Amino acid sequence: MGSMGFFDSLFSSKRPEGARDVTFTLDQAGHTYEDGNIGLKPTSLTITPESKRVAVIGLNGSGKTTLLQLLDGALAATSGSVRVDADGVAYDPSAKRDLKRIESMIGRVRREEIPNSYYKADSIREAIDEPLKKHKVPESERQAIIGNLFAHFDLAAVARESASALDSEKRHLLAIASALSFSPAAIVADEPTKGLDEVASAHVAKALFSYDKQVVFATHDTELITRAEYAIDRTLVVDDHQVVFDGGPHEAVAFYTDLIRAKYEAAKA
Ligand SMILES: Nc1ncnc2c1ncn2[C@@H]1O[C@H](COP(=O)(O)OP(=O)(O)OP(=O)(O)O)[C@@H](O)[C@H]1O
Repeated sequence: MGSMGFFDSLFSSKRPEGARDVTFTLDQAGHTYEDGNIGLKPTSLTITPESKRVAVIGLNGSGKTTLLQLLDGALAATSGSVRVDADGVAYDPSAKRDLKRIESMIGRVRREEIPNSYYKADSIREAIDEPLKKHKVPESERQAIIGNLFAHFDLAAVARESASALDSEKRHLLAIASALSFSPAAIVADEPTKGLDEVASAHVAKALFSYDKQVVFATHDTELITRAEYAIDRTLVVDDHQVVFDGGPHEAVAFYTDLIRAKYEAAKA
């Protein structure tokens, strides 16, 4: 049992209902934005906990973010339906009460990295502590949670710094630690290594994937997803607002490379 077991045991008194993992199901689920832009065409797929790490790749504007936000409940499906199953219960994000549960079960790592409120806190330790306090997590648990997250994500040395003093790598690490602070069953991360150089990107990926948690993430880094140490189980290729490939990371990258080549040739012709 890795660090997840420990964190979950910290929460066990507080949240006996805490799910360990989730299954996402899209049934012809799609999203069209209010201005008529298509984010994702009707899509059917299931992501079970057996696929512990699922990557989503695709060109800019192909629909990756839209897909992730349908999975984590941030966006409502405008067609079809989304379901999140946890501990034998099916949650429907279009029902307000279920959405609240989904929000507590799925940690979100966003493009904008850390929440704005983090910049207002005196230190990043306080920034993470504040929401836990609000949820009445006892002090000793809060200390253990933050201490362990900061140790795992290499943030202990900067715990008393303000968010604005962090470099980009540390900000990305903090964003992931933040998403994990309530011990979610799964993490949905939108480009968790976005904008980082190779070294920083490897640090962040290593920290994220050595943490024993189900992760669905979007990336433009095709090298990252094929690296054996990260053990990516499944990769979805999104193009033109639909999932056009679903399989292993190596096959997905080969498919994606051909797709890009074909587009490039078509643009040249
Ligand atoms: N808030 C929005 N309002 C209108 N259209 C949007 C909005 N967000 C995204 N879109 C459109 O939906 C489509 C899919 O966008 P999405 O952000 O899901 O793609 P992406 O694959 O994540 O792209 P990128 O890699 O550039 O972030 C694009 O055509 C985009 O312009």
